Amino acid sequence: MAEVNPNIRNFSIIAHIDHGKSTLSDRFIQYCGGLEEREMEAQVLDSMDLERERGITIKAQSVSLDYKARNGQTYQLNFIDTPGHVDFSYEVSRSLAACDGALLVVDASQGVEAQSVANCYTAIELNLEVVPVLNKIDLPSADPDRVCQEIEDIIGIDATEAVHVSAKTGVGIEDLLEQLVERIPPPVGNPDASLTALIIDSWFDNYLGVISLVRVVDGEIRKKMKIRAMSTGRDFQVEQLGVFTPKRLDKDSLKAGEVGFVIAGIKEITAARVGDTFTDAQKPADKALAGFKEIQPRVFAGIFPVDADQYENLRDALSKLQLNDSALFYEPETSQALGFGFRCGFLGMLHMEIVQERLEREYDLNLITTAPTVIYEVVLTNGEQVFVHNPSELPPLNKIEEIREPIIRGTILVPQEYLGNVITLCIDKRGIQKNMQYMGNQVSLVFDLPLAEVVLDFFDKLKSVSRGYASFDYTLDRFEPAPMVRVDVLVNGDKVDALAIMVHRDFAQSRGRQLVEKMKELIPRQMYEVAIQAAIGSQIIARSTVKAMRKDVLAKCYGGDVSRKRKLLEKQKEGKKRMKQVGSVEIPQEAFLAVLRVSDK
Ligand SMILES: Nc1nc2c(ncn2[C@@H]2O[C@H](COP(=O)(O)OP(=O)(O)OP(=O)(O)O)[C@@H](O)[C@H]2O)c(=O)[nH]1
Repeated sequence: MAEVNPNIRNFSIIAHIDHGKSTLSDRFIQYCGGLEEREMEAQVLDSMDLERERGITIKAQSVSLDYKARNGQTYQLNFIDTPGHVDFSYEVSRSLAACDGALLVVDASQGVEAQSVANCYTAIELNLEVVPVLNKIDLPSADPDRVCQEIEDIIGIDATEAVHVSAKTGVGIEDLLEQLVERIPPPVGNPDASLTALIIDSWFDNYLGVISLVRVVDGEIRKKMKIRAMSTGRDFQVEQLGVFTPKRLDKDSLKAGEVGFVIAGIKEITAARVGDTFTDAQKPADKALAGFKEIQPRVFAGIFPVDADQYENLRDALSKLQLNDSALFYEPETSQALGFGFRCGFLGMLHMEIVQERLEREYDLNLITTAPTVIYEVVLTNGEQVFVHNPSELPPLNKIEEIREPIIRGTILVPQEYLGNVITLCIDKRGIQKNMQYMGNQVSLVFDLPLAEVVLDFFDKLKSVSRGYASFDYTLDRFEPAPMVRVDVLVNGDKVDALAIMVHRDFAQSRGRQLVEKMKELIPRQMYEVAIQAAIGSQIIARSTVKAMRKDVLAKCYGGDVSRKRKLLEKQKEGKKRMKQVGSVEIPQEAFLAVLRVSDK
């Protein structure tokens, strides 16, 4: 049996957000000569504008580099980038499944954080060789000995040989590359067998159609070859293939063990699903490769076009986004207040914000997003069970036997001095403590918390009560009965379905009151008085009033100051863009999301 090229190394970098993964990958690219100095734009792997703006990595991408090692041999390093935010951990495991090893990058001044722990366990479960690396060694606050001890105590892997690097200055990079080549094993596979190639990622290009990033496990994929997507049985002809260096470099074939892109004239975006296997259509493999775990969205919200004419464009944009974002779910939704739109499912709030921004920016859509909700399991009086991910679809109260809400198990790592604050926060959010363990100065806390309380603002609150030091990771655990009620919002007496929210009974009164108060601030004055009410069933629990507009807004400018007048008009125009006429009242986007600002008790 022929062997896979023993000089290939497929690896990922796992790190907590901001520990320097992108900077380190830039340094690798620069060191291995993938780009000329002048081409070295900051953080080349974060390819989307949005990512660069927010400074986070969303899409997994790959780059192939040639590294000439000290032993004189040249190695092909295939580096698969992974995102760092807790919302996107599924993409991390997807990228890891295509690797043989991973660098665990830990900030030598911050130390180990929850996300690194979670991702590291994923890597260990997948049998990857995990190589710890201490980054930011140039910082005066770096404390490598303490952090090495933390890696051993908290994660439980040997860190005595961890290389000390500074991705910023370049110190230690060569030692790290040497260790990588030494410790991470070459891929296994059979170059003589029929082709099997795992689709790690797929995205849509307006000119080329679907582009897939694959790892060839067995056999070889060649130009002009007829390939088959095993889950659908559909055949395509390979038009172009190659690697990113990170510049695109076309090749005639990709062999067992290699990672690269494939373009095969695939037009329908569902035909090359992430996790599927490509095989040789003439000589198909018997079995598809193990794909990836299906990921379930956790947060749902309605997305509606402000302008009804944009409905078809929105559908098209969602279907394109979904291709390289398999966690995005959508189905048509009709709202009395907002018309035709889609109910979309996301991994978390950050994911939701990113999808909305991408839709608006890349597809030029003007959208209204409704308040996010989690999914509830509802047991009906006739014994039937239904899942409800839209408050307005909650069955009538007299038909409900029990509502069950999703509960997560969260792990929080926090320095001792903030422990009290963090426990108080968790209890406020209806959390139940399950475990607490001291590890040096850090404490590892395990809490069960309702997902509904976590998705809204838990992450931000946690950061603020711990001055940024606490880190958090969670998994969905179970559904549990809870006294949830639906709070409806009435505007001038009309129930606005898109404003309804689900709340725990104990908090319904106070949240209802805060909600109508907040809306009063957010809904601009109209020509007449607008009454805003919150109700549970037919019982009104809170009320506020937006006073009628008395004068023309410009009146107070006394006609004199032209630039001020223009500014005011522009501000109005700006505000107008994201308004929706509901009945006789114009409601701005912010009012639909008012619930996000009133989630305190
Ligand atoms: N002093 C110092 N700063 C560094 C070093 N490496 C990275 N940084 C800085 O740390 C910050 C975060 O680095 P990134 O490379 O964007 O971190 P990341 O882990 O890729 O973050 P995400 O892409 O959001 O997951 C940036 O401001 C970097 O300039 C280092 O070795 N020393």
